[in-house]
Amino acid sequence: MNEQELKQRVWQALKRITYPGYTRDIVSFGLVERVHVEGRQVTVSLMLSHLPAQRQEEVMRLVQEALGALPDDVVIRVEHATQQAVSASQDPSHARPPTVRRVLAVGSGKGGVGKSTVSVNLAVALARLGLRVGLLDADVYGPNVPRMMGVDTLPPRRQRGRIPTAEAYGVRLISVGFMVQPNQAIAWRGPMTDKLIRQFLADVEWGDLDVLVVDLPPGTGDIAMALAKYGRPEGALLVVTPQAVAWDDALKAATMFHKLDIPLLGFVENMAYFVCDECGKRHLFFPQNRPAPEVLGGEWQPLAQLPFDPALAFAGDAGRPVAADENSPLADAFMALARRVALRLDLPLNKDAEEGAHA
Ligand SMILES: Nc1ncnc2c1ncn2[C@@H]1O[C@H](COP(=O)(O)OP(=O)(O)OP(=O)(O)O)[C@@H](O)[C@H]1O
Repeated sequence: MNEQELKQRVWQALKRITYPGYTRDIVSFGLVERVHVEGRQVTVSLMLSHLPAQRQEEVMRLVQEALGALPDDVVIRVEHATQQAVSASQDPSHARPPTVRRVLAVGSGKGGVGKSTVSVNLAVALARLGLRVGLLDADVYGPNVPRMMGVDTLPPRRQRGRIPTAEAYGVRLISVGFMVQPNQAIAWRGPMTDKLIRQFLADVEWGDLDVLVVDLPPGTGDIAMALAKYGRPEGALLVVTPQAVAWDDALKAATMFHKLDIPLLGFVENMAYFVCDECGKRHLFFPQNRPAPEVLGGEWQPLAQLPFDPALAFAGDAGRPVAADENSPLADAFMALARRVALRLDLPLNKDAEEGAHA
């Protein structure tokens, strides 16, 4: 076996290693930085610094085991990719600009539960608290944020290579929807999503931000992994509807955030109830099946319970987030959510806003 064949064997072996708890392999998750072969010496560099220590050890061990099947005369070295070994463009510390103070991931297990609606209104509400807010629409399967924010194009580039943000309701905004033609479906693959997230963080002119809210695609997977790697979020928020099928998926997403070492700030229950405008009563139209409190780590309160309200759907289609409307009770609910999130992320609130957060 010559060096080239040996290298191929190593890559094949690495591609057969599934990331613990997932069905995807570690290569497609972007964890293998480099395979270097010199004579009978093989060096595998792994990019693991964004993972919890225990997970790093587990992946190292799986790689050692898999490469143990190579011929006896091959000497194997498995190492952590060092900052020097990682090219500048792939260095995660280059991806998130130091001017972006906090990153908040908004996820959901299921699609259609209102994750984008919550991301948009939360971002607008955070901006109303006087914070400098960015909104990154990373939902590659349904980038709805531009429409919900009433924006359809990006301003022209001023600087070569730098991507400008759009701005609406005091929020700087970028969306995968700006990068593809309308109605064009793209089958996003691991390396593409990896590159996309890195670009969204490193090449966008975010400027100074107190918080960057990231609307993730539903489910668990590549984008969250890439965000963990390049953005290192300080917190995650999960949006869920009060029913077992939504919770089942949300708990999987919670486990994913845990594995990626992203602290879960809490859950937002959307469409929790409906107030009839004729009889004024609260109606529940989802089965109120929530996990037992111990599954959620003991005493548990949602960070917000939002009603089903057609005004939210109309506002989304019209590109006028309800959170921007100072006279709307729905806006009050998003302001309360924003204050709680701000406190948990230790964002700089003025005194009035901070007192409201404890209310
Ligand atoms: N509380 C609510 N009351 C009424 N309509 C809502 C509410 N929340 C969301 N909607 C509507 O439900 C639809 C789905 O919401 P949204 O796009 O925010 O979900 P999502 O979880 O981001 O979906 P996906 O990620 O699958 O694209 C939208 O039409 C939105 O306007």
